[in-house]
Amino acid sequence: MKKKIETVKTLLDALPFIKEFRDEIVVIKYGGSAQTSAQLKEKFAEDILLMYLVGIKPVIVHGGGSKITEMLDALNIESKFIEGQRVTTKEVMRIAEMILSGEINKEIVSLLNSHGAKAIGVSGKDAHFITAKAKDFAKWGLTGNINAVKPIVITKLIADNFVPVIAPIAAGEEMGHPGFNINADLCASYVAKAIGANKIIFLTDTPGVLNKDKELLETLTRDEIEVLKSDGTIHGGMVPKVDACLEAIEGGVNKAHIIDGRIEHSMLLELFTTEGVGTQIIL
Ligand SMILES: Nc1ncnc2c1ncn2[C@@H]1O[C@H](COP(=O)(O)OP(=O)(O)O)[C@@H](O)[C@H]1O
Ligand SMILES: CC(=O)N[C@@H](CCC(=O)OP(=O)(O)O)C(=O)O
Repeated sequence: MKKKIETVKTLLDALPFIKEFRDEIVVIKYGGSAQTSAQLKEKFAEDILLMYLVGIKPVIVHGGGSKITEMLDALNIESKFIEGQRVTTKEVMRIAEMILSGEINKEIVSLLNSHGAKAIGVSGKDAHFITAKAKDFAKWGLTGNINAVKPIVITKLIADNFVPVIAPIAAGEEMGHPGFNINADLCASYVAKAIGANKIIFLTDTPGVLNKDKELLETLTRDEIEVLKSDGTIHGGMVPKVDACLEAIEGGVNKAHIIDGRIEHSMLLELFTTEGVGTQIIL
């Protein structure tokens, strides 16, 4: 009996958060670094399902940089990054699209569907809902900066109770263009802004943003981020992630969090407890 009361209490504790987020869109950036073990993937699916069943509208934008690099290594193609973003030759673009839109997108969709959500996988090429331009072709090749996101494709899926799963590939504007490889963090924030998300959560492989002594920074402002970037404390893949958080909150998303996707159910801890986890970015 005591255990049963505890269970009910846990549910009641979550009630104010369920009320707060019911019918709200929450964008989850599911980083390649958080898609490691089969067990973690299962927990991720359970978290999404729970959100979905209590009336939250989850939208997933996934990464998969580590899998692209693995495949390029196997093909003896060098992986090159500048400021945390991959240099995308035509050849790399083909592999990136195969891994992101083909392998990873479909794996996440199948996983969610087998748990009982109605997931649909798309990339920005579907209905050309995300278009991009070259970031700097001479430097990065087919790595794109997002030009526009047409929200209707995603909002229609949400309205029909689907869980959209988005691969970070954008369409080019000219006829026959091979498309653009988009950093998944930036893709998530542009999508979040366009569809009026309430919250964006980045699941990655660190407890959040860490300082020089590897301690967790629970909140960070734009000015603090600038300092940490300029002294190199924030580097590599964390650069586009903090930029994406700022982009999202400046674009009207209420909250942006970077949390540890290696901890089971970290998303639920963030959503349904007062303490929260990881780093929250504020203006
Ligand atoms: N200040 C920092 N705090 C935490 N992680 C950082 C920091 N600076 C750089 N990083 C790196 O950023 C990585 C997360 O980015 P990335 O590898 O692109 O992950 P994801 O696949 O989730 O997008 C961390 O594993 C860490 O190596
Ligand atoms: C332009 C650029 O860097 N694109 C990324 C897209 C995937 C990604 O961002 O994956 P993570 O979120 O797992 O890092 C890449 O090619 O690796």
